[in-house]
Amino acid sequence: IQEESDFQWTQTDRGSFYYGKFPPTEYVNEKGIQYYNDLINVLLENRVVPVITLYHWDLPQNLQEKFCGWQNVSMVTYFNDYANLCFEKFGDRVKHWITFNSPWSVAVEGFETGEHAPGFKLSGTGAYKAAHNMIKAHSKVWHTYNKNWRNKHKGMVGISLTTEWGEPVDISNQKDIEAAERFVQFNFGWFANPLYNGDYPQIMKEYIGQKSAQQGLGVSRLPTFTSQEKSYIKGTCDFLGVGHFTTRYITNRNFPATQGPSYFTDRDLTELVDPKWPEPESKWLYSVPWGFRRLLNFVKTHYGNPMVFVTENGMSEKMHCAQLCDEWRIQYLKGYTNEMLKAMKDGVNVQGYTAWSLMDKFEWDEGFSERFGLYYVEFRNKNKPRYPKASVQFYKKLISANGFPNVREVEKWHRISTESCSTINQLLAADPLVSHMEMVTEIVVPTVCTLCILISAILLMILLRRQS
Ligand SMILES: CCCCCCCCCCCCC/C=C/[C@@H](O)[C@@H](N)CO[C@@H]1O[C@H](CO)[C@H](O)[C@H](O)[C@H]1O
Repeated sequence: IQEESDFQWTQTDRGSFYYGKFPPTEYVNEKGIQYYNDLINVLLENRVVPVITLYHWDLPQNLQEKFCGWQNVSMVTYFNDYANLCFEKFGDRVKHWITFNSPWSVAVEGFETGEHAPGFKLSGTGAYKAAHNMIKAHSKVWHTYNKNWRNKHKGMVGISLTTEWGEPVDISNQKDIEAAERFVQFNFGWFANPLYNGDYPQIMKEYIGQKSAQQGLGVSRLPTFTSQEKSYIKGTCDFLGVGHFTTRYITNRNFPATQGPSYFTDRDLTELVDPKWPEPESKWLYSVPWGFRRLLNFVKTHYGNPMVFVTENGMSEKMHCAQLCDEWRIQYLKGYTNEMLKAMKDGVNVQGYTAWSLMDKFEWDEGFSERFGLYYVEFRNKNKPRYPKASVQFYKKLISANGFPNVREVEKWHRISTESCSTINQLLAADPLVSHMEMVTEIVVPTVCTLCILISAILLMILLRRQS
C-alpha cells in the first residue's frame, strides 16, 4: 500500500479477492471478510482507490471437484452469490468491480491446452463451454448489482478482457485481413460481442459451425444463447477493462488442419512474429507498441466507444538474480503509454491505466521465474523485501506529468531512472543476508548431501567386497 500511494498520481489499486476465502453457500468466512475490510480501509486511508476483481483464476477447490467448475452452468448461481456477498460487505467503499480477469485465459489455458488450472484438455469443446458459463455469470452479477445495489452504492461493474492485437501479414491480401479480424474476434470478440452486441461474433458462429458439421456433429461445438439470454446479456458492462501485452502477425491458413477439433484450428489462421522484434523475456510477449493503438481503436468502433480502463499492460524479465536496471521495461512503458495517448486523440474513451504489475508475483504455470513487477521482490528471503527497479522512477515521473511534456524532459527522466538503479543494485548485491541464504540453499546444502551419498556408496561397496 505504501508503494502504491507513492505513485501519487494513479491512486488506484487493481487487486483481486481470493474467491477461496469465500466458500460457497453454507457459511460465510468472517475472517476473510475482516481481512478484506481491513485492506480496503487502509487503501482508502492512503488515498488509494480500490478496483476489485472478483475472479482472477482462483476457484474454490470444492466447486471444481463437485461441479467441474466452469464446465457447469450451476457456477453461475454460486458466483452470483459470492459477488452479492462482496457487494453487500464492501460496496459502501468499493465503487469499481471487475467480474472476471481475462476469461480467455481461464477458458483456453484452463480447458483447452490445460496449461493453467484446472488443467483440462477438452480440445474444441471445453473452452467454449467454460466461456459460455462465464459470460452468463458476468451478466447475472451485473444484473444483481443493477437491481439491488446500484442505487445505494452508485458504483460500476465491468469485465477485464486481455487480448493480443492481430495484424495482417500482407495488408493488400483480403484473406490475411479477414484472418487477422478472426484472430481478434476469436479472442476479444468472443466475450465483448455478447456483452455489447448480444451474441457471439458472426465469424465464430460460422467457422465453428462449419467445422463441427465437417466433423460429423449434429450441432455446433460453440454453444448458443436463447433470444431471452441474448437480451439479458447485452449491455451488461458499465465499463470495459482492456488488458494488453503484445501483438501477432496473422496470415490465413490455406491448408487443412491435421489435428482433431480444437479452438486453435477452428480459426484457420497462422500466428507469426517479426524476427526483428527484440527477443522476448516471456516466450509470448514481444514489445510491439503500435498494436495497442490499433486494438483500442478496434474497441471504439466495434463496441460503441465504451468507457475503457486499461487493466493490464507491462512486461517481464526472466532473471534469478536481482537486476534492477530494467531499461527494457522503461522502453516498453514509454512506447505503450504513448500509443495509448495517440488512441485517446483518435477519440477512444480511455479513462484509466494500470501498469502490470506493482510487484513481482507468482506467475501461474511459470511460478516465480517471470517477473513483471516495477518492484523486485526477494522471494527467497522470508521477509520478502522489495527493491524499486529503475522503471519505478520513470513511471512516477510519467504519471505525475500525466503524459510526455517534451523529448528533453523525458530523456532526463530516463537518465535519472537508470542512474538511480545502479546504486540500489550495488546495495542489493552487498546484502549479506540474501547472498548468505542463496549460498546455503543453492550450494552448501546440495553439495553436502551429494558428498554424503557418495561416501556412503563407497563405504557400502568396500564392505560388500570384504564380505565376498
Ligand atoms: C494448432 C496450434 C496450437 C497452438 C497452441 C499454442 C498454445 C498457445 C497458448 C497461448 C499463449 C498466449 C499467452 C498469453 C496470455 C496472456 O493473454 C495472459 N497471460 C494475460 O493474463 C495476464 O498476464 C499477466 C502476465 O502474464 C499476469 O499473469 C496476469 O495475472 C494475467 O491476468
